[in-house]
Amino acid sequence: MYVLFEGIDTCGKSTQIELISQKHPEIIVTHEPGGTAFGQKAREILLSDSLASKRAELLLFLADRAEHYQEVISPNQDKVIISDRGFLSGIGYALANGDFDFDELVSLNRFALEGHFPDKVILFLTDMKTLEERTSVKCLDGIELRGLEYLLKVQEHMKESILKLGIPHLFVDATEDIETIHTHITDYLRNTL
Ligand SMILES: Nc1ncnc2c1ncn2[C@@H]1O[C@H](COP(=O)(O)OP(=O)(O)O)[C@@H](O)[C@H]1O
Ligand SMILES: Cc1cn([C@H]2C[C@H](O)[C@@H](COP(=O)(O)OP(=O)(O)O)O2)c(=O)[nH]c1=O
Repeated sequence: MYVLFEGIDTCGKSTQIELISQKHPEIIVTHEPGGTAFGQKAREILLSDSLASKRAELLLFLADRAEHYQEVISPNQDKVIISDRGFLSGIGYALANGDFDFDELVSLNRFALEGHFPDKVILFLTDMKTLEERTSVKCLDGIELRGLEYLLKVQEHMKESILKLGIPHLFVDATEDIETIHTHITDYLRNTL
């Protein structure tokens, strides 16, 4: 069972994953980019926002995804796997970056994932006020430095994309308190955890 936690920076994904993994140590927790040895090298390049070509950036995220699928997701399909980010970030950030076609992005991601999209997606949705508060106290990486309007555009693309794809999902109001969100997520994953 492959469960994907998605949402833009500071929406609270890592906080909720940590709460679940404390209560369920048997769960495999992983992340993109960087969940493999190759991925750690790719992550360094990607977070520095140093590639001139958005296509090169997209392909490096996809290479990280393919390696992560083969090395982490595929061998553990019989267990519960929670990934902090994955293909929905792949599509949402690429659409916000400009000249990419949704169907083409879906095909590229299907290729990287060997046809296996996650079984469930939990998408955190935040707002400008919360985003301002949480990013103001954080050291921002190259992608986060693209600005808050950019991040909210990514969020909109992620929301539209998951609705179009029809993968089972839960929308989480990221502005609620940590315990309330935890309850919504554990209710949704009741038969999974
Ligand atoms: N529901 C919440 N209410 C208030 N603060 C939160 C909430 N969830 C997370 N935070 C705080 O917001 C910041 C970003 O959270 P984090 O879980 O790291 O987000 P992400 O992994 O999505 O980037 C952290 O300082 C965290 O403590
Ligand atoms: C997986 C993925 C992430 N991203 C971006 C989203 C984030 O800004 C960054 C990864 O950051 P993340 O690991 O969430 O960083 P942090 O630990 O600071 O929360 O890469 C893409 O642009 N495309 C992708 O396919």
